[in-house]
Amino acid sequence: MSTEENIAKTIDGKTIAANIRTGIKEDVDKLVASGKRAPGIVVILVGDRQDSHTYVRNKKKTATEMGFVSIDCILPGNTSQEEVIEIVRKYNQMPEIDGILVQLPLPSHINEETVLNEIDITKDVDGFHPINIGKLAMRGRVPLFEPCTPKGCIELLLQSGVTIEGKNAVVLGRSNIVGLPVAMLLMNRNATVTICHSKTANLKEVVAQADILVAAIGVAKFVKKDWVKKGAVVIDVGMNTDENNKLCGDVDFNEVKHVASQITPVPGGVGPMTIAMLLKNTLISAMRRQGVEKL
Ligand SMILES: Nc1nc(=O)c2c([nH]1)NC[C@@H]1CN(c3ccc(C(=O)N[C@@H](CCC(=O)O)C(=O)O)cc3)C=[N+]21
Repeated sequence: MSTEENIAKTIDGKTIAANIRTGIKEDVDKLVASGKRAPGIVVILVGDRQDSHTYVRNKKKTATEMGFVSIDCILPGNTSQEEVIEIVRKYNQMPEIDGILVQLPLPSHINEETVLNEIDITKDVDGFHPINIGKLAMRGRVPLFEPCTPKGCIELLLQSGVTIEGKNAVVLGRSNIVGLPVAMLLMNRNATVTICHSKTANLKEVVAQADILVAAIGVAKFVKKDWVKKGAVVIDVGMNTDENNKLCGDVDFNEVKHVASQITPVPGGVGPMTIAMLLKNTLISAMRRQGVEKL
């Protein structure tokens, strides 16, 4: 009897993202060398959530390293919805801004939908505007931008040699920013997609069908070894803290690595890809808005 133990290949999002950033930097250098503007991005942050400030700081650092013009618009927590809308409109009008990102979540007195509706769809580098999401959800329509975290998940699959077409993909979670759009991207690439959520019956049995499993529910180490089909590819979008206050995903990595064929770690998996895809979207926007088709 064979006692050979399976250990999944770890999908190294950190390295894959670094390579993508190198390509983006080269493209920005070419753009600037051709006499065009460097890409410009503004991040609008309302309030003082510590995690949001950390993300925004990281985005600015990375964007600046890539040669982008990066503006942070940090507003106090008591900023009114009307003031935020005025600021979005101001950046809509600024020709040197190619991407507008409103950091989520917004404080509870501000209506997220109302604010996101204001972003110029040609600058919607997050891909969160209802027109862009709507196009993503329709056959034969092409959004101006695809949401960054879902796009990062697909990129990790592609770069890891995973065939998406014809596979059973199971998505845990139905959020507007991850679960829903990642399901649509997988379906557009001809996977058979099942979306699971808190009311799904026989969750374990559904998850066990997954050739590709994307976990985006926000519950630490929720997915256990006995849930996962042998040889499945597991993409963990979770950002939770464990009992030792350490960052961990929605998947119990140390268990599931014994059954999966490939698995993303947290940190070092999807997270770094999100920022790389944001910069990629902003570069695409800067090229379009300056009439550059190829570099
Ligand atoms: N409008 C908007 N767009 C967003 O894209 C957006 C947002 N709002 N709100 C918050 C979430 C969260 N998010 C992350 C980005 C990068 C990492 C990341 O790089 N994580 C690293 C390091 C994490 C660490 O060490 O703290 C990793 O996973 O390895 C994580 C989370 C973007 N978000």
